[in-house]
Amino acid sequence: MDNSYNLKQLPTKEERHKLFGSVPPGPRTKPHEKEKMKDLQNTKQNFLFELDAVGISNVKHPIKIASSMTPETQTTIGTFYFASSISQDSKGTNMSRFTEQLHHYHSEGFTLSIESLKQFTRDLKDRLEQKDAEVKVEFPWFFERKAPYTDMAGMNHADAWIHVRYDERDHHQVTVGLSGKVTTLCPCSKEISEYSAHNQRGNMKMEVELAEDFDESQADWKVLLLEAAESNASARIHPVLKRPDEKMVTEQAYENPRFVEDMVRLVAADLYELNMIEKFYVKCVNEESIHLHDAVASITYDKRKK
Ligand SMILES: Nc1nc2c(ncn2[C@@H]2O[C@H](COP(=O)(O)OP(=O)(O)OP(=O)(O)O)[C@@H](O)[C@H]2O)c(=O)[nH]1
Repeated sequence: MDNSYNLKQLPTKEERHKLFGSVPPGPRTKPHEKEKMKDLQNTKQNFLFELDAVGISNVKHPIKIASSMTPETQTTIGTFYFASSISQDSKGTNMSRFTEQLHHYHSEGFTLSIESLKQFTRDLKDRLEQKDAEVKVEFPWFFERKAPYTDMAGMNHADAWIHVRYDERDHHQVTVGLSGKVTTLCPCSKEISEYSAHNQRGNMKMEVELAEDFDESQADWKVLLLEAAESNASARIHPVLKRPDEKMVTEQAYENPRFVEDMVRLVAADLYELNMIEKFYVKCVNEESIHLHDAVASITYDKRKK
């Protein structure tokens, strides 16, 4: 038996939904006015444990950022994490308030910065009626890069993040980070080979805790971290290279060979010299071109403890 419809005589959309299993609404017995709804998350009772953090993550939102490299203002995509601690006698947090506040800031024209996130966490703590609040936002940051000989420009990017924690003592802890790519050329390969040396794309990750008095109007932390990684690498990475440029970066890499260990130690030395950094973590992952595996090294250093 042929049950197929003639395509010119499709059933209506409502009939089609019924055909695929939609059923009429069932009886509604629970209130739909907010005041009459049970507020489970605000139940007060002994719930056994206080929680360090409860909130929402992976919230994507357009953001405006400022940069001391071109382009100086840019709209990019932020991926947010919001949270606060909650007490033992509180069942849950009010999760809608995180995105409610983000939308409010966005409609007021908010530019993402350490200062604006400090304000954001203070307001969030009050809005949540909790004793602390934290926000972490990760975003791609774009910067123009010129070729070393021809000066031809193109756009590079690195992943940046800011994490601000506001505590009950009215204190902000600010951590910022950057992940970017560099060229590294193997010193061992250069040493033992009659000619050439293998090289790789190195992934640098730097996360630093900033001093409380750090003034972002005096220094762009993104540029400082990028410079720490790139100025210590065998060569920088470029979006556009003509032949004279390619010759320059190839020779520069050969003149500046780096092991993965060299990379983290050299970047650590630069971060050590920057006074506004109190603690740092540096990691390098080299995507080996002569292996399927990666080479990896890392260091954590807290200046306050040394
Ligand atoms: N606390 C908690 N809420 C959740 C969870 N899963 C989903 N929700 C959210 O609960 C939200 C309701 O948000 P609330 O902020 O508590 O809503 P409300 O009480 O009407 O909001 P206020 O007017 O701010 O008090 C929905 O948006 C859901 O996303 C969870 O595991 N825990």
